[in-house]
Amino acid sequence: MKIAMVYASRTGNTEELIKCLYERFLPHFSNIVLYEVDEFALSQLSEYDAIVIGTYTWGDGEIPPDMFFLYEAFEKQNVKHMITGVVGSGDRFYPHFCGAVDEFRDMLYVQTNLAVTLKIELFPQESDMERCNQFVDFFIKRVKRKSLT
Ligand SMILES: Cc1cc2nc3c(=O)[nH]c(=O)nc-3n(C[C@H](O)[C@H](O)[C@H](O)COP(=O)(O)O)c2cc1C
Repeated sequence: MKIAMVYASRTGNTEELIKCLYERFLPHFSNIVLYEVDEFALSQLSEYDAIVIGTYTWGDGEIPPDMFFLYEAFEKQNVKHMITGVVGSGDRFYPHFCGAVDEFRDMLYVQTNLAVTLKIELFPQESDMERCNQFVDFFIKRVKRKSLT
C-alpha cells in the first residue's frame, strides 16, 4: 500500500494541519510519506493507493498556483483506483471559505475514490482536533475496506 500526503502552505497553517493529521496516520500507516507539493513526483501519481491533499485558498476562493500541476495531474492520469481526502485552511473573512478545498473535492469526486474532506479556519486549534481525529478515522476505514476487497 503506497500512501502519501501532499500539501502547499504559504504561512504555515495548512502545514500545521497536515502535520497533525500525519502524526495520527503514522501508527496505522507506517509507510505514509509527507511531501510539499513541489517535492512530489507528479509522474508517479497513479502509483499511489491513497493520497491526502492539503491546500490553502488563494485569490477569490481559488486553488493556489503551487497546486495547479497536482490538480491537473489528477485530471490527466488514471487515478480511478485511488482513495483520496482533501483538507485545507482558509479564512472566513473571504466570501468563499476554503474554496480550494471545494475545487479539489469536486474534481477528486469525479476522478478518484474520494473518502473525506476537512476545512479549518487559519491555524489549527485544540477545538479542531476532534474533527482531525474523525477525518483520520474515516480515511483509515475507507483504505482498510478497500484492501480487504
Ligand atoms: C490574497 C489572499 C487571498 C485569500 N483568499 C481566500 C479565500 O478566497 N478563501 C479563504 O477561505 N481564504 C483565503 N485566504 C486566506 C488563506 O487561505 C488562509 O490565511 C490560510 O490559512 C493560509 O494557509 P497557509 O498558512 O497554509 O498558507 C486568502 C489569503 C490571501 C493572502
